Amino acid sequence: MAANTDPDLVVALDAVTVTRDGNALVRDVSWQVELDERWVVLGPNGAGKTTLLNLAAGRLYPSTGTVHVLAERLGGTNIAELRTRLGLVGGHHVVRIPPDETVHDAVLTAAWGVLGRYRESYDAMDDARAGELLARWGVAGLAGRRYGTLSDGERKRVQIARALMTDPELLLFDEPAAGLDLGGREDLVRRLATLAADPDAPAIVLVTHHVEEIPPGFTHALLVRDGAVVAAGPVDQVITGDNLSDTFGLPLSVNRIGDRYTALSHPLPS
Ligand SMILES: Nc1ncnc2c1ncn2[C@@H]1O[C@H](COP(=O)(O)OP(=O)(O)OP(=O)(O)O)[C@@H](O)[C@H]1O
Repeated sequence: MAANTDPDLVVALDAVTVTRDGNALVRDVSWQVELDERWVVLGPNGAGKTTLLNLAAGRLYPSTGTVHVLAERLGGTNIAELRTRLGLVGGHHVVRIPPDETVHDAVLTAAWGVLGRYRESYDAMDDARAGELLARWGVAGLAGRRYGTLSDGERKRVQIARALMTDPELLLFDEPAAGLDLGGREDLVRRLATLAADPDAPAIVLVTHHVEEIPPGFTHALLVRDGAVVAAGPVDQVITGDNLSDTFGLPLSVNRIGDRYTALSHPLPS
């Protein structure tokens, strides 16, 4: 099948519907992610966010419409090969890193796409890259620890380092801050902001429920509700009280504090 000819389009959904048991998980969604863009996908529970991420990851095929990922059309390409070009972090995509694996090996083994060190051989460059990524994500001091002994926040950062090990062309995050305490969330948001600002970083799509988790430097937002797009476009135009109220189905006001957002519901009428 024909490849998408625009090399700048990392993800392209055209009139995509996904149905299961007669229900539409996403309905008539058209959405494009370009090479240098960092997208946040926001919406309430069950809105279809993970379904969109699974389409972008080539883990799910549309029932109708077309999906191109990295200029390859889903259904007409070798999915195994495509997946080697993507990085996935969090949610249901969490790679099951063995608890007795060292943190260093948990990142290193991504070079072979395996979990758990066996007989693969790694060269010094792989070792150096794993060490450099652990340092960049603030967990170099944990390199010798067993993965199973890490806190949730530390695990998340190791997972991100692992996802980056193969130099992916598209990085997908499903609720990366879920379960983190306030300090862990803030640390992660700041590190994601640093990643977003890196011109060599891949295109990024991050799914979240909370505007507080939008890292500074993220360029675009997609709001979804009941499987349909409520709004899509530049973050500062899309993250508004009206749009969020429509998305979450309750009256919300949005505040921007510096380069961060917060959202609160209006007081209930007495
Ligand atoms: N295999 C399936 N069969 C039937 N319904 C499904 C299936 N997978 C997901 N759904 C439903 O599709 C809807 C969208 O699911 P999805 O996981 O994409 O939502 P989400 O926005 O990621 O939700 P959450 O924020 O709770 O993770 C939900 O109502 C879910 O119950």
